[in-house]
Amino acid sequence: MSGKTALVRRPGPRLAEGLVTHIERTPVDAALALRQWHGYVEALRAHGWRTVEATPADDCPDGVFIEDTMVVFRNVALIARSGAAGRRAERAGAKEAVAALGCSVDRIREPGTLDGGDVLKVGDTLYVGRGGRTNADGVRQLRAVFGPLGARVVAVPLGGGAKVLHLKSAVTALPDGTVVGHPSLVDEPSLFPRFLPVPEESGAHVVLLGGDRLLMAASAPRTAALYAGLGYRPVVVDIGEFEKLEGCVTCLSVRLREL
Ligand SMILES: NC(=O)NCCC[C@H](N)C(=O)O
Repeated sequence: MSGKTALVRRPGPRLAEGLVTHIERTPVDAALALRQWHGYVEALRAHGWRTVEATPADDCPDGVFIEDTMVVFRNVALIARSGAAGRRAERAGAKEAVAALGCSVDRIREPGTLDGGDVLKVGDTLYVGRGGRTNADGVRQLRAVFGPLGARVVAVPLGGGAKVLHLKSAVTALPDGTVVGHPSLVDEPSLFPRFLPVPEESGAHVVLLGGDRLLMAASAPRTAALYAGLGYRPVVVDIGEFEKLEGCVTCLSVRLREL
């Protein structure tokens, strides 16, 4: 298999019970969320991505946030072990799906914890957030699995987990490797070789669709304008129902580029 494949999982009937940690709970409209999910999947497809659906995990409210179940580097999928114990049941179907795509599978073992949303890949560098969901042992295991495959693992303290759920809630990266983030959520921008502050928190979340296309949330229009002014082409999707559960564009898929 080659090309761009994205693993996704449709939201289940218990979505509205998903975890919230740093924001206040507000009601989630499940029907609207499903429509928004289809819009997200369609945006991936329209830009050359094949989408593969993992088996629904209807008992898991946060199952749609499939990015958190694994980290893929080269052809190895490291199955995560969430710092939120209630999310661990999401792993089974995701693991089967990524194995069926031809990945070798390894896993984070106790006492390690790690969420896929804490790992930002920029070339061969894996930035890993050390915070509420990922502990030191999880970081060590990530390093031990991917170091020998050529990854450089850089740990990023997340302020004791006090402000952001995941590293990628705070920062992602543009196609040229520039790390983008809202200054209020990034304690140590100097950890990154190039850092660009953006005006909205959700503007920090981009999925690289290929070429100059950036998938991002409709909730960050000023940041979309900033990126457009830098020569990128934002592709905007409304994921408002998922944002109510601290989700963002990255966490709704696992992107596999190198199989
Ligand atoms: N990678 C991500 O940003 N995942 C979002 C997970 C949201 C979910 N409600 C959680 O708290 O785990």
